[in-house]
Amino acid sequence: QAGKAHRLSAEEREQLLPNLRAVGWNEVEGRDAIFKEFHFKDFNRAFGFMTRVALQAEKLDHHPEWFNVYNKVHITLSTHECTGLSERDINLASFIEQVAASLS
Ligand SMILES: C[C@H](O)[C@H](O)[C@H]1CNC2=NC(N)=NC(=O)C2=N1
Repeated sequence: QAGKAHRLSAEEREQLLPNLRAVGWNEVEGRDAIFKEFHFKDFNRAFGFMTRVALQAEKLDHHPEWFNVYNKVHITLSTHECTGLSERDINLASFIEQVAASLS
């Protein structure tokens, strides 16, 4: 990705976060990050989802913090470089939404 990550400004947050909140992403308490829980029909779909997200994460060089048990995947997104939320998290979250939509 081009350039250094910067923490989203208040204006950027007002513009970008409501869209993500509307589809189930929430801000993490005590940390500048966003979180969502995904539920799939079974492990195969959950792991298929994770595989697709993993490949894109590697391509973007931006990786989720995540946790999986059977059909559940919990995802936290944040940017180490700026110790908080950046555009990279928003972009990855949008990609994740597309993949999830295609698998449910
Ligand atoms: C060295 C490497 O480019 C960095 O550590 C990348 C890798 N993946 C990353 N993932 C996330 N979520 N945040 C980062 O700041 C980040 N940085």
